[in-house]
Amino acid sequence: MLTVKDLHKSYQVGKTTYEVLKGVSLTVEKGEFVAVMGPSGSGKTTLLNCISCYIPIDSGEITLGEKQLADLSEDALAKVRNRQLGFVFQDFLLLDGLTVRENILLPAIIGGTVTSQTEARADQLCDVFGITAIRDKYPAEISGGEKQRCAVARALINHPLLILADEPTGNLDSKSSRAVIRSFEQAKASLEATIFMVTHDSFAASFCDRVVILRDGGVWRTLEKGSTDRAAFQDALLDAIRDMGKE
Ligand SMILES: Nc1ncnc2c1ncn2[C@@H]1O[C@H](COP(=O)(O)OP(=O)(O)OP(=O)(O)O)[C@@H](O)[C@H]1O
Repeated sequence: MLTVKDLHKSYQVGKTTYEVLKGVSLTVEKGEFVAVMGPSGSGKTTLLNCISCYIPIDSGEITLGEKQLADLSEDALAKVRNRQLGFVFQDFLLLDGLTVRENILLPAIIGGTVTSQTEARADQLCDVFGITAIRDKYPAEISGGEKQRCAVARALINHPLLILADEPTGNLDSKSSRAVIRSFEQAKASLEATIFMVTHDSFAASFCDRVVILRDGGVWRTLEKGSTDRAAFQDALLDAIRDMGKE
């Protein structure tokens, strides 16, 4: 589904080059829920921005489905972003002047692909995420958890190959965080969604199938959940993060 191979990315600031990603490789299989963790500045958002093609890479390969992203033209990349990737941001980025249902339809409106099927999909997503009763409300009239569920529904409207989520629980209290994670789990179970999430939150990450920990520009460790229960997996994540501090 997603393969990242030997990805290098640096930023040039004045005359200095800062190497941020120094050969990151990872894969995400269809239907997997994978988290990326790591200390502040370890390159998590940079990795996400490379996968979303928002910033150019120095070298390496990113393959989404069958497509090598570096080979695509700007137009083709815009289509990949709009149709094959779904985005969930920390600040939801809902448009205030649109209702919940219209916000969910937004990627289809932008892509010019609104049909009766997309409208039915929006209604199905409202149903899956328990926001049917508020679908005609505006963002100012709903809670933080409802906003985030709306944002997850919007990310799924075009049946994307992959959902990219940057700190989706970052601004939420624990109840709303749980609701967001539940919505990802629902998206995975009911809609076979594939999710790649950057997070600092070991609680959120403990619901994932796999957690990739970045450090010093590379993959430091990958933890598989397997049959471990959620609480034990969170303990393992916290242990790993503590170990990293000792090395
Ligand atoms: N546009 C840019 N120009 C120069 N340096 C940048 C730029 N964007 C990020 N950086 C630097 O690259 C490094 C990695 O940043 P990045 O945002 O990917 O880290 P992160 O792991 O997501 O951090 P955090 O957990 O704090 O959000 C940091 O040292 C940051 O200062």
